[in-house]
Amino acid sequence: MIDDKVKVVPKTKEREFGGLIGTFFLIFLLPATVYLLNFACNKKRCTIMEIPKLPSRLSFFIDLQATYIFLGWFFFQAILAIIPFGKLAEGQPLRSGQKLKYRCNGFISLIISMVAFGIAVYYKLPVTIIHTKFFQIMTAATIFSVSLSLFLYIKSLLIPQDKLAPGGNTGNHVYDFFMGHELNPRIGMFDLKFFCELRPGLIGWVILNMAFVYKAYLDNNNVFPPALTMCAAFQIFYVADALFAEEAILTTMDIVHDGFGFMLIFGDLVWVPFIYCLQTRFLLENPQNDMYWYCLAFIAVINLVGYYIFRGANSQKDAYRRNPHNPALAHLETLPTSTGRKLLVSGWWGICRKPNYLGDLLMATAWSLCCGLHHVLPYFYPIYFLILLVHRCQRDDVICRKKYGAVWTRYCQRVPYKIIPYIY
Ligand SMILES: NC(=O)C1=CN([C@@H]2O[C@H](COP(=O)(O)OP(=O)(O)OC[C@H]3O[C@@H](n4cnc5c(N)ncnc54)[C@H](OP(=O)(O)O)[C@@H]3O)[C@@H](O)[C@H]2O)C=CC1
Ligand SMILES: CC(C)=CCC[C@@H](C)[C@H]1CC=C2C3=C(CC[C@@]21C)[C@@]1(C)CC[C@H](O)C(C)(C)[C@@H]1CC3
Repeated sequence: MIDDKVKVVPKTKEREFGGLIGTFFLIFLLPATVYLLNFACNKKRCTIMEIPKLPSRLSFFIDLQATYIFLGWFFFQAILAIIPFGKLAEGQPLRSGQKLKYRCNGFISLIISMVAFGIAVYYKLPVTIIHTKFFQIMTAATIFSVSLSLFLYIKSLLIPQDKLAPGGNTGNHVYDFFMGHELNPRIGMFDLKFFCELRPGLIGWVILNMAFVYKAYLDNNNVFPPALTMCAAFQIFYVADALFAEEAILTTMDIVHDGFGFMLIFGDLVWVPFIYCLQTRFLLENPQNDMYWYCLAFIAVINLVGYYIFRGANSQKDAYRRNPHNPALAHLETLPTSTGRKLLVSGWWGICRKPNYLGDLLMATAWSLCCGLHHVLPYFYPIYFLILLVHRCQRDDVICRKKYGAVWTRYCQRVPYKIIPYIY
């Protein structure tokens, strides 16, 4: 039996992302960045040296058809997510000791979505509308994510204390709205955070890429442009891998620790699909058809090495957390902690403290290299990603130090480098 006082999530004094002022500005800065970057990168030019000209008419952004496309897409994914096929996995224990159940059918949803796109192309449906109405669909997604964030924040003020997220319970409305006040908002079994993290945005990114490749194929006299096709294929593979290993997300910081607020809602539904496709959209608008085959082969090697590290590290930790007695992992050295959990100190997790971030960063770099070396904007993703992951590494360090105390310090002494061995 767990004492009721233990269950209540205490009010925290800790502030991340620059506290109240930082989160207040981020609420405006994140959407502004999505719009500015996408307007800065179009057919005529792709530069950060000029301030992009935004259309002054509001009617340019608000489009009924684009709104229907976004809403149709969101609810199509929601229906796929609730169909009872796929494994029912258990999450990490909550403060109450309870373990939530999650339906893992993301990979099948991806295949159905990709096949549906293929059928639409086969029947000559106007799929390139996704490209034509890119900004309008992005606006519909932005309005939807702001509305969902507001709705969930108001709802979170009415729920029992034990359902709150530890990091988003300061009592300050702006900060808690950004960080997420409720840990796992659900409608019955339907978990909104788990759904949004992997489905509409991530699979949406795949469909945007497929639409760009198809548009380029049509523009290029029915030939697939190599750099764009390769970049899109790498990104689609990245998403397919995430959905194939869907259960592994249940042990990540977002699901276990972070509330579902504006940061994750906007991040999942707008930032991921509309920023992560910047490289492929750049390649559609500015084809790099003069790239030598050996450059593309070199880029493919970087992507493969990155994937090998990323998947190897994530799977090793996930397998160990699922079953510490797994005979396949018996050769790995570990450090016991007072919580009963052990920390891996050899294998991937002995090379540096975040080998998974290193692999992810290599893949991000490979995608940008597909865009050539003449433009800076397609490199936004790896630069932002480096900042995000360094910050995430610091956040996780604070969380683990609290959880594991002196043992975490010993781990840091034993594995001194954070992300890049011998450098950082
Ligand atoms: N594409 C994108 O935009 C993004 C991708 N990512 C990717 O998501 C993946 C997950 O990232 P994230 O959740 O941030 O971090 P991690 O997968 O590294 O998870 C952190 C947790 O892992 C456990 N852990 C840390 N070190 C060890 C160790 N030595 N042995 C055993 N367990 C350890 C700790 O939890 P505990 O001990 O409680 O198990 C820690 O809190 C990464 O591959 C990252 O690159 C992340 C953010 C954005
Ligand atoms: C400041 C800002 C824009 C915050 C939002 C951050 C989010 C975009 C990211 C936080 C963690 C994420 C993860 C993935 C996508 C980006 C976000 C939502 C992820 C689903 C990508 C695919 C990976 O394989 C993954 C499943 C490991 C990963 C999980 C974390």
